[in-house]
Amino acid sequence: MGSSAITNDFRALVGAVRDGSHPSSYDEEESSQRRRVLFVTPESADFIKVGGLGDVSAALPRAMSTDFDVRVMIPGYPQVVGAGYPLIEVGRLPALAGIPECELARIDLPDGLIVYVLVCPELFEREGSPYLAPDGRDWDDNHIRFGRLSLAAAQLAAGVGDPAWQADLLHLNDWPTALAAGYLHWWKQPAPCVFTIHNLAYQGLFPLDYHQSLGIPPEALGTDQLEFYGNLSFMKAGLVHAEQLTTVSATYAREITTEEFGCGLERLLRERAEQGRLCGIANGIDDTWDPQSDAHLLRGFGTSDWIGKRINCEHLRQMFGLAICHGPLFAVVSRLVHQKGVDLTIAAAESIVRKGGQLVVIGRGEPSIESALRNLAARFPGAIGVRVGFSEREARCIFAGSDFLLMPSRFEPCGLSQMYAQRFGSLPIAHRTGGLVDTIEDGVTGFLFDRMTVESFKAAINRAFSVYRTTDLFYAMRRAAMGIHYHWSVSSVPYAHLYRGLIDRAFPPVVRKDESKTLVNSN
Ligand SMILES: Nc1ncnc2c1ncn2[C@@H]1O[C@H](COP(=O)(O)OP(=O)(O)O[C@H]2O[C@H](CO)[C@@H](O)[C@H](O)[C@H]2O)[C@@H](O)[C@H]1O
Repeated sequence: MGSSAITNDFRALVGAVRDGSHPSSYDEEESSQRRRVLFVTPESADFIKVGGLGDVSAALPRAMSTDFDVRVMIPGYPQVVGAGYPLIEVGRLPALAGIPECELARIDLPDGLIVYVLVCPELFEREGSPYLAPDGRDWDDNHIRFGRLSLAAAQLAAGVGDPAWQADLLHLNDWPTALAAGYLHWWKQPAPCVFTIHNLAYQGLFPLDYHQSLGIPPEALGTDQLEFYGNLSFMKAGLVHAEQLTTVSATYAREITTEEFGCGLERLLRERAEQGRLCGIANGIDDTWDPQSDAHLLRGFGTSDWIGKRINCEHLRQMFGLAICHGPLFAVVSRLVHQKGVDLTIAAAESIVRKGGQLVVIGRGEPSIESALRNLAARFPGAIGVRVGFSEREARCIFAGSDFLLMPSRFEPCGLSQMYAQRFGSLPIAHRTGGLVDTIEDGVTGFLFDRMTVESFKAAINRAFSVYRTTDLFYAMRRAAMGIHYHWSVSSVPYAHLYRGLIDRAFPPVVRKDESKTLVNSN
């Protein structure tokens, strides 16, 4: 397929096309309007959260909305269409190749955030998680499902779908949204993309010949574009074609340019970094993470209110059937996947118990890790409690009730759990990697260990035991951790800078005649 064929495809796709023009070649009236940003995500804590991306997708668009007209786009999973909010019909999004047509609706959330919903029951209204079938395996048609999401985002930036709103910039998140950057590039559309890598390890790899069903032109399949060792990589569409790449901490931004953390994409990422097109912006946490006012807790508490903290601790012990104990309470709140190093926690658990500590775990993920944890709880009844599942309330009670959070991640792009734990007075014990390095000050707001070995991890746990016994130091560390504010108002500043720069470059503001005269005269 040559480039004119691509353009023809696009014409067929969008009907009356603007030939790459965009209303954001702002005239003087429009330049006073806020720039329009579409935040595209496969999950959001407003409806359904699998991990940290869900939190970011609920918080970051809100943080940006003071300066930009930010809207969110998400697939119409049962938890979205059935959330109890009215679904307002917006328009239809045309099909492309094997990607079916779908309906575009919107939900106006009570606080004013507008969410575009892809209503496509055949793709999204199923039991299971956004990414996995109930048997824990990837959905067979994930390429079409997230091709549909990516295509919808690109269509909205190309003026298709909502006659009243066209995105000036797409903010794409992880591989399920990455193909949008490709579509805009192949259709020669001017709207720029920011592509945020929340986790480079998940890349969206599919057989190369799936490109036909996704409407990807064959010339886009070279190794310098979407091919990755004989597969079609969604992730690469974002890495190659987005105008700006970001990831969620400064340390991880550096790490992914190395062989150890680059997942085979380090060369490409190095190139993009050298072009100034890759940077790290740390995540924040939202205001609901406040131990004084969190309604999930048995009792709110603040810095130095150690009785309040202890009440939450006793409550947590009861919740998990643990014995009364004066030793420290360790905790894990995690997706149960290789990345999170739960195998190290399992290996260290016996020594925690032998030293007089206890452990509570909440997590869900790989069946082998789930069953290893169940076995652990069965071996140490009254000292180790495990919940296999996902519960926001229980997670918050764990952060509030525990003394230490275990986070021996093999890699960690940013990590939110350690920030939540710190805020709730639980000191993280974490591997010195990625965002954990940027958010934990060793011996001050938590503990870091250097090597990904049980010995190195146990040495950090032993340091935690001795700090626990030195009450003044322990409380001082707790206070220091609780005092840190990872606010979105801080992280939103560099994002705003990026958004503005990219939009202004793509759609230069038109200078009014009288303004330009004033400029000339004042010189
Ligand atoms: N069983 C359970 N029940 C209740 N809550 C649970 C839970 N298991 C996990 N959670 C919650 O899910 C979130 C996990 O977020 P993280 O950022 O720590 O890791 P995750 O790997 O999912 O995110 C990826 O994306 C984020 C966002 O950019 C990066 O911070 C991170 O490094 C990257 O790996 C936290 O809010 C945690 O409390």
